[in-house]
Amino acid sequence: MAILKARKLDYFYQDGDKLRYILKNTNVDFDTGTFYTIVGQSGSGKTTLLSLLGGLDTPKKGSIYYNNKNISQIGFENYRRNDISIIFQHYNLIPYLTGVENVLVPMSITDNELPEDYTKVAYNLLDYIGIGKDKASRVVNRLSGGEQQRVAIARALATNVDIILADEPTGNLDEEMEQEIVEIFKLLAHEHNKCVIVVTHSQEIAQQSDKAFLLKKGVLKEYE
Ligand SMILES: Nc1ncnc2c1ncn2[C@@H]1O[C@H](COP(=O)(O)OP(=O)(O)OP(=O)(O)O)[C@@H](O)[C@H]1O
Repeated sequence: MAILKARKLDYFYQDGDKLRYILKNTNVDFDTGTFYTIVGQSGSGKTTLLSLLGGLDTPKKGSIYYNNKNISQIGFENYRRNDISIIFQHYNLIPYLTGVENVLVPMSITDNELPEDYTKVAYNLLDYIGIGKDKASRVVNRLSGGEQQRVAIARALATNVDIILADEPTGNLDEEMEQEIVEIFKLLAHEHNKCVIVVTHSQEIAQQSDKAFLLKKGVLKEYE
């Protein structure tokens, strides 16, 4: 059973007196244990699609289902707090907090059951993603871009969700760092059974995913 499904999704923006369709009657399924990418030209609507899947925006028509439940019934806020995590190109960390404090933020607001020793779990997650205690205890704007993105990945894992969405997560990183982050996504999908969905411009990343989709003129297709 797909953990995340979109059915008959339509989305458009008003462009003068015309409607500009970003998605037309889109149906797509996402499973756990799989690393997906979504590619497409700039402006094709990749971020818009990810925003819909992440409950940050609502479709004009159609529905998104998490575990067969319409996310509007779950409630968008509940869905965002408990069921998914999002990783952004610009990390979106709280700059004056340390790495570990950033990871603790979603843990403090989720309804999901977490182990009692939050702080230890947060340090362990960071360590697993390659941020040792010393860097984890540093204010994040004193970390490199790659390190900040690792903190953002650890933060995404903190609430133990099944679905990780990422919007151009390596857009600010050099090639070597990009590959390291891609290896983490593979590990999360293949060893930790996460559903990882990454929007990217990069053909190299798309080639490494288990399934790539191309978004073009409102149509989402499997990308060969
Ligand atoms: N709030 C908005 N109002 C009107 N048009 C919008 C709005 N947000 C985005 N758009 C337009 O919708 C189209 C799709 O935008 P989106 O950001 O989803 O594309 P994208 O594929 O992620 O692009 P990029 O690869 O450049 O980030 C673009 O033409 C954009 O200008």
